Amino acid sequence: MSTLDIRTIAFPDPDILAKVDGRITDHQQTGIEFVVWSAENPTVEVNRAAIDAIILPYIDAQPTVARLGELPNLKLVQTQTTGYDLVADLVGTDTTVATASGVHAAATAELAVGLALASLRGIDTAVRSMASRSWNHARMRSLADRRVMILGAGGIGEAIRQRLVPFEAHITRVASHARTDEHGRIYGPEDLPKLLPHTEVLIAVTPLTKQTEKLIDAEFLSQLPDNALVVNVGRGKVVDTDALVAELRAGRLSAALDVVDPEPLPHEHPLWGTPNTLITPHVGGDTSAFEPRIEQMLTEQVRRIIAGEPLINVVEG
Ligand SMILES: NC(=O)C1=CN([C@@H]2O[C@H](COP(=O)(O)OP(=O)(O)OC[C@H]3O[C@@H](n4cnc5c(N)ncnc54)[C@H](O)[C@@H]3O)[C@@H](O)[C@H]2O)C=CC1
Ligand SMILES: O=C(O)C(=O)[C@H](O)COP(=O)(O)O
Repeated sequence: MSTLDIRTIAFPDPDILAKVDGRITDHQQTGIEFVVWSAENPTVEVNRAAIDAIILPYIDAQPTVARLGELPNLKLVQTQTTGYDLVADLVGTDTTVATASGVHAAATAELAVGLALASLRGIDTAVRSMASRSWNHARMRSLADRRVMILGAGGIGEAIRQRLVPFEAHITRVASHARTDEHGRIYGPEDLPKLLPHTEVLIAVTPLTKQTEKLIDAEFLSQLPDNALVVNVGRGKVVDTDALVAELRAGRLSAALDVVDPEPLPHEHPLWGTPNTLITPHVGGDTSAFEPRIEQMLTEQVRRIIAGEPLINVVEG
C-alpha cells in the first residue's frame, strides 16, 4: 500500500484531537497541522481546501459524510467505525478509506454472544416476568451443544468464535470465500443451502455490501429449521426486515438484533411488537472499551501519516 502525503488532518471534535495530540510528541515540528472540522464543528476559520485527511465522528457520521464535497483535496477518510458503508462510494477512488477495524471486535462479539444467551435462556422474558412478580418456570435452550453459524467469519466473527468455544457450541463459519484455517473449514456463500437447515443459531456479522444487502431474505430464512434464532450484529440492511417480521409473527423463528433496518427503529415499527424478539439499539461497539482502543488506533494511524509509513485498516478497492 502506498503512503499518502498528508499535510492537514481534520479531527471531528477538540477532545479527540487533544487525546491523539497528547500521545504524539513534537508533531508541530513535522509541519503537519491538526484542525477540527465536522458537521458538528464546522469551524469557519479552517481552510477546507487544505484538509487532506479527515477523521469522521463515531456516532452520526452521516451529516459530515454529506459535507465531504466541501473538502476538494481529500486524500484520506478515516472512520471510527468498523463498517464503512457510509463511505463505500469512495473505495477505489483517489480518496483512501481506512476503518477502525479491530477496535470494536471484543465488545461486538460479547454482545453477539450475550444476545444469543439472553434469547435462548429467556432472560428477556424473565425480566418482563419480574414486573408482574410471576414465577414462570420453563425449560430453555442452552448454547451447549447448539449448532451455531457465524455468517461473516472476519475480525468480529473470529472474536465471536473464540467466545463461543467455552460454551461448547458446535460452530460453523461462513465467509465470502471458502477456505481452511487453523480452526478448520470456513464455508462460502455457495454452501449456505446445505448448512442452513442444520443451523439452530445464526449470528450474522457481515459488512453491508451489494452482495450482503438483504442476503437474509424470505428464501434464506425459510431454510432455517423451526425455532432457529437469528442474531444480527452486522448491519440491519443485511436482513429483509419484512421477511423476518413474517417469520417472527408466525412464531417459527426468534430474533436478537443489535442492528435493524431502519435505524433508529420508528416507534410504530412492527418489529417492536413481534413475539420472540430482543432488540438492542446498535450498541455492539459503543462500550467502555471504545475510547481507549480508538485513541490508540488513531494515534497509530496519525503516527504512520507523520512518519510516511503505510496506513493500517485501509479498505482495498
Ligand atoms: N453492531 C455494532 O455495533 C457493530 C457492527 N459492526 C459491523 O460488523 C461488520 C463486520 O466487521 P469485521 O468482522 O471487523 O469485518 P471483516 O471485514 O473483518 O469481516 C467480514 C467478514 O464477512 C464476510 N463476508 C462478506 N460478504 C459475505 C457474504 N456475502 N457471505 C458471507 N460472508 C461474507 C467476509 O468474508 C469476512 O469474513 C462491519 O462491517 C460492521 O458493519 C462492526 C462493529 C460494531
Ligand atoms: O463500528 C461499527 O461498524 C459500528 O457499527 C459502530 O459501533 C457504530 O457505528 P454506526 O452504525 O454508528 O456507524
